[in-house]
Amino acid sequence: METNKEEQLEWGPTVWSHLTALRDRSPLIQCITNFVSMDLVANTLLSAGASPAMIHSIQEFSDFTPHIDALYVNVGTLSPDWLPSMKAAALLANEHRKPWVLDPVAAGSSQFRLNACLELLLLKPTVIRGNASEIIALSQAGIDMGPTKGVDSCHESMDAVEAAKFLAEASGSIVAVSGAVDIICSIKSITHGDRLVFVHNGVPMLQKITATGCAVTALIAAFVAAADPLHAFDATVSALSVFAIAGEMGMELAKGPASLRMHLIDSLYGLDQPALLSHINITG
Ligand SMILES: Nc1ncnc2c1ncn2[C@@H]1O[C@H](COP(=O)(O)OP(=O)(O)OP(=O)(O)O)[C@@H](O)[C@H]1O
Ligand SMILES: Cc1ncsc1CCO
Ligand SMILES: [Mg+2]
Repeated sequence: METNKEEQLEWGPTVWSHLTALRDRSPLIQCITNFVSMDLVANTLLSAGASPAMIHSIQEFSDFTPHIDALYVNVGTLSPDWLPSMKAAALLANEHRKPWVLDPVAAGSSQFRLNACLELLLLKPTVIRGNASEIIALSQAGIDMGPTKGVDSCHESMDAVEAAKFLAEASGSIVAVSGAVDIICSIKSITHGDRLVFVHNGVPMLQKITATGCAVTALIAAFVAAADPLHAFDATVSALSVFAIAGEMGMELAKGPASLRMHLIDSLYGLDQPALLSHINITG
């Protein structure tokens, strides 16, 4: 897609300053995430400059959660005993004015999962990031369960623009949809106003590595943690763009999904300003 060079010039310094803030501040991110994703999430956060802690036992929250910089909640391998932990951590994060970010993995796959995601949405996540099928399922909750392919999307991200707008207005959260084009949206938000931004970076092979979506949501938590709360929208755009650019750079060296996973982490760790500015592709 054609992009206006002036838009890139505007976004380049913004994204770079968010990445620099993250590297300087090294925020502590509490992650309550699925078993499949734990390794990639922790390594993504470390390579970006954040400090991950996979702490999901409710008994530890009163000591630990007040000291975090952000909370990440992911329902990928949800079971009834984990849901109270997720809610308790979100409540504590809110009480201590820490941002928290929700990944509604496979939200439309079962009624239990959908209800759990809706209960978590009521606790006002700062950002919700899902693939198109997940965001559509949440926006249509109570109307139609719709088609589902489990954790993978069976919709294009651009099919979810209206769903993202609806969910952003209904929840008050920033809503991000990942895909060939990542969409970041806030509607009538007191803090962020009406915004709709498109990130065109990334490579299709990212879908062939499990939990890259989980990893980019964790990265959003880290970027938001390192930013001024008033800049959470730009921090979300920055996280999606940086992760997808690391994917593009990793792909130049990769032979397939396994080596892309390694080069993705290395590229995120080594991403410098010239490489960021030459790859960045954001509109809106
Ligand atoms: N067709 C595509 N072209 C380019 N980049 C893509 C494409 N599809 C996804 N991506 C990128 O891959 C990353 C993961 O997004 P994806 O939509 O696959 O998440 P997900 O379905 O939640 O994944 P998972 O459930 O495995 O964690 C994002 O950075 C996104 O921008
Ligand atoms: C494969 C898978 N199943 C539940 S969570 C997960 C990781 C990608 O979301
Ligand atoms: Mg996902």
